[in-house]
Amino acid sequence: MMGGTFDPIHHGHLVAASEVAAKFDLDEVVFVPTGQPWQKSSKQVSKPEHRYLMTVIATASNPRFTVSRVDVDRPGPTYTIDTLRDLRAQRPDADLFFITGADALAQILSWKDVDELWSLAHFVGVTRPGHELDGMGREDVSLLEVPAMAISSTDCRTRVGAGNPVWYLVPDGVVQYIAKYGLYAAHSGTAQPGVGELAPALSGSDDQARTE
Ligand SMILES: Nc1ncnc2c1ncn2[C@@H]1O[C@H](COP(=O)(O)OP(=O)(O)OP(=O)(O)O)[C@@H](O)[C@H]1O
Ligand SMILES: O=C(O)c1ccc[n+]([C@@H]2O[C@H](COP(=O)([O-])O)[C@@H](O)[C@H]2O)c1
Repeated sequence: MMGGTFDPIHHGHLVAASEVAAKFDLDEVVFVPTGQPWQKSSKQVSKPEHRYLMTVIATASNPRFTVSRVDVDRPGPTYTIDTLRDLRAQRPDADLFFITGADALAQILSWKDVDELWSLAHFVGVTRPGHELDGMGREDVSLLEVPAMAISSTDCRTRVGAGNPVWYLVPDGVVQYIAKYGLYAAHSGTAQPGVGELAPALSGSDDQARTE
């Protein structure tokens, strides 16, 4: 599985997942968008439903990629310990692999109940430009070099806000979804429709929700 805020999902996420799936011969990669990413609570994060749908659009064409709602549907802050327990309950016979970029792996010791995390999945850390990949010397953490994709969701949001293109950084359907709902526009936070609110009236809901 690969967890992320996916605000928006971009080709760095997709390449990382594809590379790990090939290297470890995985049957399925489950993308799990966060509900409330508590370590990003100081930032504006788009509504979970938008992030979930962009993840569905981005992964739809790959028969081995699926998207789970477990974190989006669980109330409260998103903790990976809960994600892994939920996925294990749904797939009791599966070997779980948790795919993470070098930056997220470097933060893992600050995650909730980290000591229990290791028994629930095998962790795979992938390279990411600008970040040191460190497996902390653990046998249950594998490290994998993947093609360097100097893309971040932050940069995608900044580009959209400045009117610059994100074509080829994110899948085409995600470019179109961002435009359709006016995500990340400079005026974001006002007059943007939520999912299902585009027609018949532009009802002016708040599309950017704080995570706390
Ligand atoms: N370009 C990339 N290459 C490899 N891994 C990546 C890349 N971008 C993100 N990841 C990994 O994908 C997971 C989810 O990342 P996330 O959704 O926070 O994207 P992000 O681009 O880091 O977002 P933001 O810029 O908003 O912090 C994390 O494990 C992260 O390390
Ligand atoms: O469990 C935690 O305490 C925890 C803290 C921060 C991040 N995570 C997970 O790390 C993954 C990447 O998160 P993020 O915030 O970098 O998009 C995602 O699955 C998060 O739920 C988990």
